[in-house]
Amino acid sequence: MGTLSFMFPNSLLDGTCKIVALGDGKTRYNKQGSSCFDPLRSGNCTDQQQLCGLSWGVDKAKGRRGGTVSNLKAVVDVDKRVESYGSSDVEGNESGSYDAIVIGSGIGGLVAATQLAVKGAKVLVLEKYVIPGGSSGFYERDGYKFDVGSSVMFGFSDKGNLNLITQALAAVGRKLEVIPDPTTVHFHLPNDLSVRIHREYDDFIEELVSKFPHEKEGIIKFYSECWKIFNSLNSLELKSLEEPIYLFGQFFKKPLECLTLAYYLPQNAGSIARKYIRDPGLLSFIDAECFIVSTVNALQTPMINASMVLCDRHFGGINYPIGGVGEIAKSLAEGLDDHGSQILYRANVTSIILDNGKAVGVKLSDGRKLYAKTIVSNATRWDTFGKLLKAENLPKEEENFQKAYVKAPSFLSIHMGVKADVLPPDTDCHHFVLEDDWTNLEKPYGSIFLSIPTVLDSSLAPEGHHILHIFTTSSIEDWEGLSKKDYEVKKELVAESIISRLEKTLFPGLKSSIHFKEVGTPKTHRRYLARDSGTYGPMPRGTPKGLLGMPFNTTAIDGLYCVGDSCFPGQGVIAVAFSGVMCAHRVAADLGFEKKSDVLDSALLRLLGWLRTLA
Ligand SMILES: NC(=O)c1ccc[n+]([C@@H]2O[C@H](COP(=O)([O-])OP(=O)(O)OC[C@H]3O[C@@H](n4cnc5c(N)ncnc54)[C@H](O)[C@@H]3O)[C@@H](O)[C@H]2O)c1
Ligand SMILES: CC(C)=CCC/C(C)=C/C=C/C(C)=C/C=C/C(C)=C/C=C/C=C(C)/C=C/C=C(C)/C=C/C=C(\C)CCC=C(C)C
Repeated sequence: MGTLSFMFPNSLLDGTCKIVALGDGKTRYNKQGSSCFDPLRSGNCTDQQQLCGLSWGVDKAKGRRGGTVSNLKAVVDVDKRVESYGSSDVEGNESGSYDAIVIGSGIGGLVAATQLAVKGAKVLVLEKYVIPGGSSGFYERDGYKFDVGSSVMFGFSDKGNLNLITQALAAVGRKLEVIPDPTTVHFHLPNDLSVRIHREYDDFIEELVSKFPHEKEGIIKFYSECWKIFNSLNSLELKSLEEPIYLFGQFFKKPLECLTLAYYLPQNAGSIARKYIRDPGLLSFIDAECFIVSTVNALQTPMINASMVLCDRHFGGINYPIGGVGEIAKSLAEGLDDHGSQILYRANVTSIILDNGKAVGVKLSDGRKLYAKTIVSNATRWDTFGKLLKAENLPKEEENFQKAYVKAPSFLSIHMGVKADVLPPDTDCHHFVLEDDWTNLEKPYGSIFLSIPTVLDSSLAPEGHHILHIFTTSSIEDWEGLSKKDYEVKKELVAESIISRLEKTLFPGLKSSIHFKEVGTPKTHRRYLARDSGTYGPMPRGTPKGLLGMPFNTTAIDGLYCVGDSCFPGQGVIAVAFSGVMCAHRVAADLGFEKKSDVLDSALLRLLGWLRTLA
């Protein structure tokens, strides 16, 4: 591998180096301040990407004030091809000395892994890509630092029990500086309905009532019912609902709150809204409120999930991490490492190894086999049971899940850098645009999401510029079977029409202000996030019974657990963080790191299985 001074000249450690040599002896150029881990560029891994792996090492080393030789060595290992790992690099290889292998380092996988690590478990996270975070990752280009996915962070405040992102970071000794967002979303809707979701609840209610004065009572009653649920949730210590000692303990300590949650578990927001509200325009507004977090209307959105997001934005508020959303995953990955566990990048799991029906290990695309006492999959359930396990052996529970839930569409996303003066003063950070027809809400390309994170953190773009992250729902079928040229032409055409719509509705002169633009399609999401069809997550086929049908973390395969957005409670960074907390608790109990009762376990798991069949 050479000596430290050969591979890491001081100029690299302080981030000023332009040329570096890697362990394979080849010299590559380090393009400072430019593209790093590039989830949205197609083609094979380039030298630039290889180098960017090294920039990550530099960041990491700087973050650790220089790091240690072994840290740096690990970073170089990460940057090599997977085949070059010696078996000594991966403790537990063939021997099963890991307590858990986690497939994927999305926020769901990272939270599960870090929570297990702090309980004393030895965890190995295997990530196909070159940085952690999955949909919550980042990439850099031409001086811009883009969030790959959503920039709206719930659960990231300093109060209550539902700030699960803050808690997950704190568990591994990390805290990120955040910038409070004064407006969660600015809605621009049909019939010139413009509504800002102010951080202060009373300001929001006052604005909504001013648009629908005849519905004042209904508005107050609907949102108050959301608060009843939120307050119940916020009073509980959140752990695995599949672990009976904890669950019964919560019922004993907070009976009223648990019964409230049990009552709302099978209900949806739309039917509760209809108890109080008649105005179709207002009901459509509540559909839009739900759609931005569930990709379905209010009638299909579980009431517990709706209450969580409709209240947390006022309780803890929406807070943006300085340096971008990618900082969350980076900090969790560092925290994991600090707690004696490990994360390997470019480690593509191709199958889960079963022994007598029990999950005991995984196979990587380079042929290596790694073993652990438990396997946790952060891949979607469609990928876990359709690709990592043989689809023909689909367990009954998964068959039921796939009957009740389909893959939500993916997104077309446009990451742009624009001249700052195109934005009017006081422009909000997040916008949702549906111009003139409510029936387009759920149609592909019908509504437009827009985030401008540089409104909060100007360091993410070169001086005098802003980032615009525009996205709209789109299905993979729309992008398949095209020649490379037709694919590129179509990307430009669709992007052009979306940008024109924003130019007309929000920012005159937008097109001529563009300094940088990159368009990603569902195929891009599929490729870089390893999500079947690039899906955003599960959505109910019909009208669900609230959250009742959502599977938790255990699966029909002994030793195999799922975590992430195809588990209870579903899509959303805060939601997958909760799924990570639940998963870690259940796995820890099964591994003996937490209390457990075999008799109660089998009774509760049977009961929950039966409840799901009612959904
Ligand atoms: N554009 C968007 O805004 C967008 C898109 C999709 C999802 N999301 C949101 O992101 C969150 C999803 O989080 P999550 O934790 O469930 O997962 P995730 O999809 O963010 O991360 C999963 C990780 O697992 C890795 N992976 C998958 N299969 C693998 C394999 N076989 N081997 C090795 N690594 C593998 C992926 O590379 C990825 O890093 C949800 O909030 C979802 O709603 C947002
Ligand atoms: C078990 C049984 C049977 C019973 C019992 C009872 C009880 C106790 C119960 C309990 C329950 C619980 C705890 C629950 C919990 C839940 C939770 C936490 C939930 C959560 C949720 C969340 C969510 C859903 C979220 C989401 C979010 C999202 C998705 C976001 C997104 C965003 C975006 C996209 C952005 C937008 C943007 C613009 C507009 C630009």
